[in-house]
Amino acid sequence: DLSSDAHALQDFATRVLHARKLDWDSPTRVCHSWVGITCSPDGSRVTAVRLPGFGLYGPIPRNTLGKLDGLKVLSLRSNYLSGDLPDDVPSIPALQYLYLQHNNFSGGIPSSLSTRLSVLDLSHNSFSGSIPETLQSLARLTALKLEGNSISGTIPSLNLPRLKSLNLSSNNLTGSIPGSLHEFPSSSFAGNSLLCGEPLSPCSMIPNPSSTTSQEPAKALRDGNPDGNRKVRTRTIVVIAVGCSLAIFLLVVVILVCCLKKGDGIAVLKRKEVDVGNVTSKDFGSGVQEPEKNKLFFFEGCDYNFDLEDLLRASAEVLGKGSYGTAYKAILDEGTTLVVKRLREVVAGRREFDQQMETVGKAGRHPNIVPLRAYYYSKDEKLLVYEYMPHGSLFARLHDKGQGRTPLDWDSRLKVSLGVAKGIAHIHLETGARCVHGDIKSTNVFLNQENDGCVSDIGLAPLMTFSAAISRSIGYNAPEVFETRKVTQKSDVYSFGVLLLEMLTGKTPLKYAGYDDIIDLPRWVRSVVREEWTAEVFDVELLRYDNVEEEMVQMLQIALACVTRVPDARPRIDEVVKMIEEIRQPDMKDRLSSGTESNVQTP
Ligand SMILES: Nc1ncnc2c1ncn2[C@@H]1O[C@H](COP(=O)(O)OP(=O)(O)OP(=O)(O)O)[C@@H](O)[C@H]1O
Repeated sequence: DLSSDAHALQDFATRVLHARKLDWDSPTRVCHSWVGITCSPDGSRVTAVRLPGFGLYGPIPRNTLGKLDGLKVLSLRSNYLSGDLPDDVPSIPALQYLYLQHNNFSGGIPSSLSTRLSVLDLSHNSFSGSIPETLQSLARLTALKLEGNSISGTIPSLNLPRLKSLNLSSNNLTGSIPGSLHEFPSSSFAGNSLLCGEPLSPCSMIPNPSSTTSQEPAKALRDGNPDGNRKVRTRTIVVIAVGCSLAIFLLVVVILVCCLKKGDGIAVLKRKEVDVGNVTSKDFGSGVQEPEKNKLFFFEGCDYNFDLEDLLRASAEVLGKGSYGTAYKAILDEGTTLVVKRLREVVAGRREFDQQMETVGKAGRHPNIVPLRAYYYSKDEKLLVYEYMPHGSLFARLHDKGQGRTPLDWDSRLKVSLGVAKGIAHIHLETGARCVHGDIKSTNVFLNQENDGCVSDIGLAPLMTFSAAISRSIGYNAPEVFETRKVTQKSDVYSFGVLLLEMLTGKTPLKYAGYDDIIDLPRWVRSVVREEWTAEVFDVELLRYDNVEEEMVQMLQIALACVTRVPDARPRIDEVVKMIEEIRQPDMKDRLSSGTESNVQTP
């Protein structure tokens, strides 16, 4: 009944992380106000669930959507759903339309399928195994779309009277196409190099059947992504990664022990502790009450003269709510302006937090990094104090279309890209601690006085719950992050690639009023570049500058290299810095350092 439908949906919403808010709160409102839900005319059952491009990620848990036994339409296309498709979903008895294209599902296609299915679209996933024979029992099937997977084996003989649309292209299917499917065009079967027979080339052209099987692994090896091979490789990578992490961990422990024995510790912060005793709290200080531990830690090189009390007394204005908590602009008595971030959802304990802050403090001294000045940790309150960046975030400069706004010109975008890349390179390579940023995105990049890009929010991801750390950044996250739940230097490079695409296209992978929902910017760019002329991807605001298209195309290539799906195929950030530096011809370099708008055409 309806209440069990509502319960099953709520169960799905709590167990599957999603970027866009669902607001599925009150079960009595399921047919009235729940996003993406349609009910039967008499309001007794949920009949359709449509959540395309909602940033859903991870597997669909069994016994959630599969329990909606009145469901006729399920559309979860263009999300980040992964893992096996639980067989209770495609076998929902009433199900007629199933749209799961453009996700990351893997494993086999379930063989128990609703006999009422009219459309089955599983295209552009990573399904493997063979096409189930049970498809033959789907007498009502009009469209079967399985293209762009890793499906292997032969095509079963399907005799489906209503089938009008068939696409099995770009898989690893082998053998001859059954006679019942000869009337479909060759495009339905293209991209399966070992498939033969009408409408493709006759089977006699393929050497001989026994060599077919022996060719497959060879071809697969050549292509670099065979099914089994991929599994073996993933396993190897996991083993190596676990081994390396263990080795690094042990090394760090040994170094720590050695340093502590020497008596000088490894403190890089020279933290100045200010004991503020019992302070009266207000604004961001409501949890700041514990005596003894009320210490604000300053990072080395911070010549401000303030303490926690000053912060609490300061006039504070809310700047905004981020995924980590609320940010306040605090103006101290002497006129210094700071940003205080009050962190929520910290899972790290005190020691871990202190250690991470040491690493961050060490990483944070660089012209392309927003300086973190101090931090505060108590059981109930965690505060970070940053320098205030008056020129705003890159996100605001690119996307806030308010009045009187001057678009960010190409020179500035190039300069910001280089600055951010240098900031990340510093974090990755010069801290000696294999530090990772973990949350590169345009809301975490600020412009400084020289219009250079500075990175903020370094190293917070490991301190937070996984969902807080990534839920607002879904469009920037590398695909592997959803599976491994770990950010790495390679995933930073991916996020940086998305940031470059954002600057080139003017589109945002974040949900933002007035913008189309393009959560997966790399996928969108790849599809436009493939199907249309490359210039179509560029931000119209950039098209009014002279002689920059060549540079933009070069930047596009760098961006696409960064967003390669296979982590190891992505360049290192120092290589990216070099590539960006090489974009600009030597005689134009001064333009890059001055960031002027000399090449602007009259609009
Ligand atoms: N150092 C800073 N100087 C000036 N404004 C800042 C600074 N840090 C953050 N802000 C602004 O404060 C607001 C909230 O920032 P915060 O970093 O908490 O969230 P966010 O960047 O919007 O999202 P997320 O937490 O997902 O990164 C944003 O408008 C941001 O531009």
